[in-house]
Amino acid sequence: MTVRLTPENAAHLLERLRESQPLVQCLTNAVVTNFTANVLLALGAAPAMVDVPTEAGPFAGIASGVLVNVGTPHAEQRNAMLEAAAAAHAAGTPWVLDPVAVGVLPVRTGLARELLHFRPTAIRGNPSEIIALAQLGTGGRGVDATDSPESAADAAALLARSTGASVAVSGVVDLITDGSHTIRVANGHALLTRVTGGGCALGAVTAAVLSLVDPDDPGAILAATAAATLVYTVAAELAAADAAGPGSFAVHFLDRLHSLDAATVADQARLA
Ligand SMILES: Nc1ncnc2c1ncn2[C@@H]1O[C@H](COP(=O)(O)OP(=O)(O)OP(=O)(O)O)[C@@H](O)[C@H]1O
Ligand SMILES: Cc1ncsc1CCO
Ligand SMILES: [Mg+2]
Repeated sequence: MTVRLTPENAAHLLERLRESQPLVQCLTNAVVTNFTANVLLALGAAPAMVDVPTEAGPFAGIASGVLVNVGTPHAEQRNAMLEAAAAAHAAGTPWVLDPVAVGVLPVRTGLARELLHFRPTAIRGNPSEIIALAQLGTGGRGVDATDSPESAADAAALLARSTGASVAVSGVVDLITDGSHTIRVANGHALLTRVTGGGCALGAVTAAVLSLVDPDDPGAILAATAAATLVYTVAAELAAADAAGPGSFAVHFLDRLHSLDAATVADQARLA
């Protein structure tokens, strides 16, 4: 079955996420751990930051979805990430790779290359990271994006085809591709880039939504990856309308993720 993303099916996935409360294992960076867990809880998912070796692998076998974000990759966490990715791959657990600053910094670049062997279900990053990961460029200036998603479109498609992952590139208009079909999400707000975790927490939400679809259906995986971005960015827009700046935005964002309903997602969606 191939599912094309419509606002209605993104809205339906939000409802299913609330019903099924997926258990999302996060091996993520030290900066965004708390925010990421709060974003998952606000949406109705269950976060578990299980990121030490010997626990990470077995847990990935029972989790609904796994996030591996290489933002602060200490040695022990690197081993846990490889263990979790291997176990997720073996168990058929959907997992998301966020290649934070890959291409710029050597330790995480080598780690990301190893992680790709375990076939992420989705890869989510900023344009520089996606370009670097696709080895079409040398990356940007680090953790923040320096290119637009459109400038990474070819790299994203190449990366998707070479890994089998759906690839989501963040920016003003997010681009999500499986290498043959591309979905663009125009929703979002610049305040997401003024709080830590604005991109990173989206990786965790993507893992949550991927857990709801057939892992053997590429169309459903692409649609779920884009639906995660849509739900997340609609909540961000609504939050920004009530926010005085980054601090109150973060608070309103959690509230909007919590209260967001399917009808609002369908009504506010700007897809192309
Ligand atoms: N200028 C913008 N206008 C509207 N929405 C934006 C803008 N920039 C980013 N976004 C939204 O914010 C989300 C996070 O994007 P961002 O570029 O901050 O990710 P990131 O670089 O991975 O972040 P992080 O540094 O937290 O990992 C995107 O999915 C996008 O929808
Ligand atoms: C600021 C920062 N440094 C390493 S990871 C991270 C969070 C945003 O990616
Ligand atoms: Mg990032």
